[in-house]
Amino acid sequence: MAMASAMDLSPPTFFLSGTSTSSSSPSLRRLSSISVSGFRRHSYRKLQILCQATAGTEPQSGLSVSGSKLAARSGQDRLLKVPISNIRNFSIIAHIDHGKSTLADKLLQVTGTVQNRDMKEQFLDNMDLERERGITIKLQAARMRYVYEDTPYCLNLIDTPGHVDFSYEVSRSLAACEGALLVVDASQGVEAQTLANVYLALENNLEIIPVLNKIDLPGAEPEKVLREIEEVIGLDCSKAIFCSAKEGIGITEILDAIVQRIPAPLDTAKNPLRALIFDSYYDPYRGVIVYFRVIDGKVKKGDRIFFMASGKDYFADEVGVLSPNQIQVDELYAGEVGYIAASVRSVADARVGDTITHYSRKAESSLPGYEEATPMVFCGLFPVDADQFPDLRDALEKLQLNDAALKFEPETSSAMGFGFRCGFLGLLHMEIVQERLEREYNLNLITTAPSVVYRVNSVNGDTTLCSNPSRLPDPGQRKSVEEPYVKIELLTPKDYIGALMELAQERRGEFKEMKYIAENRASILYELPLAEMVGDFFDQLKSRTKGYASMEYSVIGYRESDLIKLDILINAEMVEPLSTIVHRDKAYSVGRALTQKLKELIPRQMFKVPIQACIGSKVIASEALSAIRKDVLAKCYGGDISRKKKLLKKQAAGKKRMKAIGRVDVPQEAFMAVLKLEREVL
Ligand SMILES: Nc1nc2c(ncn2[C@@H]2O[C@H](COP(=O)(O)OP(=O)(O)OP(=O)(O)O)[C@@H](O)[C@H]2O)c(=O)[nH]1
Repeated sequence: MAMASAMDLSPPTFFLSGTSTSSSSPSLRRLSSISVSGFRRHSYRKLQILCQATAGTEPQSGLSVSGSKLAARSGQDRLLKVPISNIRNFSIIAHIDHGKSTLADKLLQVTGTVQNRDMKEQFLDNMDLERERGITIKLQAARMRYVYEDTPYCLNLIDTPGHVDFSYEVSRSLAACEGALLVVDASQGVEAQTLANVYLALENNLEIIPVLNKIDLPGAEPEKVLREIEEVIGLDCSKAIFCSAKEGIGITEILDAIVQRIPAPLDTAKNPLRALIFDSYYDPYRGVIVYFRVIDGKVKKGDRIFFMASGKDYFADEVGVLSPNQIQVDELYAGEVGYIAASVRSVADARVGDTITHYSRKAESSLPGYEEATPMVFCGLFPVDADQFPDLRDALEKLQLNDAALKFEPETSSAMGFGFRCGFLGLLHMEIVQERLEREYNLNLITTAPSVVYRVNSVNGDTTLCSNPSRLPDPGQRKSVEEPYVKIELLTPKDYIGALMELAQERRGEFKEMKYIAENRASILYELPLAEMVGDFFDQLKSRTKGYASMEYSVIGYRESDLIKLDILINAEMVEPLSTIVHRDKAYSVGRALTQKLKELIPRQMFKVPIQACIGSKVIASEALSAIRKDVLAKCYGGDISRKKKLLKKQAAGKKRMKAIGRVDVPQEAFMAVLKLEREVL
């Protein structure tokens, strides 16, 4: 298992990457590899940020710009160099839907980085795109010019991925900044993701500017939320900014605060080059485009650069800034943010978190924090139409060019035919890939239930990783099985504490801690198996709390559990894609649910078909499809009883033979329905 051996037990890293439209596209929009399906729709960054910077745009009307002047906006102006003391690198951190994208839009508008009119047009465009193709478009970084007290400043907004599942990418984006705007919805208060992101920002020693958004809403209670932030996070909120990103209130105060409060980068341009990659994507024309922040030294076009983690070297064909579309420059210095195109063939060679240095004058050490991508969730992907197998392979190869974390290897199954076993960083990543394969590559796929990576300790002392339930070694060969555990933090109004605890207990959760973080809200900590979360945990969380609870999780390591393989036999034949690894305590209920569901879904045959759930050779649940009885007596009007008996006997003998050689065709829909059920009951 080449794929499995590549995994280790380090915490998962979550990767979100993008594809690009053609580099020659005037608007140069980045299509991120994000699907917008199911419950996670809201978690994606909706775009509104537009990458069309136009020269000579007019100042915005209707936006208050008190005390500051708008920056001039010609292309040249945007490139104008400012001393390092006038550079500010910052991110926006927020819980989903608290208004991060809306605020970013407004900052771009007010600084004149994006023209008002373009914004609208693009916005509509993008909404269409979203609707049609299920993708969102995101901006990775934008350089804004802002004039504060008659001095021009260069403000670099570095985007963080919208979903905190991609916490590694969030942490690398934050590592490229000196400060962050902490946006909290004044009508909602602190949520799980707010906390997770703030902790990441504090780990990176960022200056945090609290911003209370949506003060225009009637239900907004900024003062109360302010106290909540102080109590829960322990952040000084005396200089918090009240804002409405939607109405354009408080935007210039935010820009002023960025200049006043976020420190300028250190001037280390004389040191050997060290640049931190915080994003990369594959462009079919120019190879991988790497987004980075120069931490030390400088880099210019034509330099021979070296990626310290992947050990690959390339020549920088193009160096530039993001304004927010790509504009070539000659050189980038310490403190600046930009991109490099160096004909890199796959994002695996220029991964997020890697350090770029010069080939001839290498830095002594790379920047801290690099992590390899470790797939945590696996599933089988099979084309419904067997002819689509080569197309599926091509599509996966193409996606992999842009997504170093996606792993796949061929898999064959008697029931499903040829397909691939694919590894993903998390559930969101899995959904994104599935959705893209179906939408962008027109593939019709069957997905087997997601499985986590188990660690199997054999009796002979070996330890192997197993991501495919049907390949779990026999009980006789294994000493123990370990599964990944996560630490999960749930934030909820106190009315739903009971419901959430019940949910966590059902999912084999171990209660760790509960504390009240505000008068009506509690934080509950649990540790539970990742396998219990890959089902419908998030949906359950939302439905049991009417959408009020939020959650956050991180993988904490492997623990031994009493796990067994549950097989499904239809007409005494094992159906591999339906095999699962379950906890012994749950095996009976899962087995019963699966067999009952299969009974409903499989069409009756001419013979009786037993459907069994087994642990090894022991049947733990069983159902039977009764045979369709053809009325062989139909033609005997009245008549002799012995003639009828003879006909029935003949029929019985025929059925027996049929059963012995008969193969049950399980319809695709049955598979899909069962796999869905499997996710729910597991
Ligand atoms: N009333 C009001 N609504 C706002 C304000 N800011 C954002 N919104 C709305 O809140 C919703 C979420 O805003 P987004 O900017 O998409 O939030 P986000 O944090 O980027 O969310 P994700 O992209 O899902 O991570 C949108 O419907 C916005 O129109 C505001 O100041 N006032």
